[in-house]
Amino acid sequence: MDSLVQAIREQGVILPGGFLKVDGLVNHQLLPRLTREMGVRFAQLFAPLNPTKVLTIEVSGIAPAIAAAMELDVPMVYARKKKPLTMKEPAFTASSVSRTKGGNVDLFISSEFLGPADRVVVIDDFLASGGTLRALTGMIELSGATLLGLGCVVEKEFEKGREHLADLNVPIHTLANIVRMSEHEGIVVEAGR
Ligand SMILES: O=P(O)(O)OC[C@H]1O[C@H](OP(=O)(O)OP(=O)(O)O)[C@H](O)[C@@H]1O
Ligand SMILES: O=c1[nH]c(=O)c2nc[nH]c2[nH]1
Repeated sequence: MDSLVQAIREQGVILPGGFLKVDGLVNHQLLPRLTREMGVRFAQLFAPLNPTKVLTIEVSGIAPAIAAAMELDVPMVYARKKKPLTMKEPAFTASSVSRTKGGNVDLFISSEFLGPADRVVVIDDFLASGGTLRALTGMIELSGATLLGLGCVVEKEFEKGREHLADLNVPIHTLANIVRMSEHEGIVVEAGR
């Protein structure tokens, strides 16, 4: 997605520990036109699989996921990181690591909104190690729903998440790919794959 690649070149900041800050477009401030374009692109990629639901995780996955769900005209569900008292039992749970805040987080999805009839596309903001997507796909498996594919806004190729998730045998689409980044070279970013 050329507009996203351009925005990352203009606004991306390299942080210690291999982190890319794109708070001005993905993780804090959201740009409506760019976000809508993400949704359109994901919908083009995943509509042929006939999904019935988009799944994501709070918080930064919600914007691209709802943009995609609006284009696909299906509901969007997000895994919650704290179980609210309104959530009906049984809930599907998994554990994952928060990359930007540190520490383990428990994830919860109500069985009210994910079940065997669902054909699910998972959308998130970052594909890094793939740990978060692994936790989400584990919950899809618990629910009996069918996993159709995975989509992320930004892939950090050098963290090898795509390779770690290859055993799932589903298409993985990303909109921008960070090939590498360093103080010396800056952010080497290309269109997603
Ligand atoms: O592929 P991985 O190594 O799992 O990294 C990707 C995950 O890390 C971030 O989550 P985080 O909880 O840090 O941030 P958020 O609260 O902004 O969604 C990001 O939103 C992805 O969900
Ligand atoms: O804002 C972020 N920048 C990153 O580099 C990253 N990796 C995983 N999750 C991330 N979130």
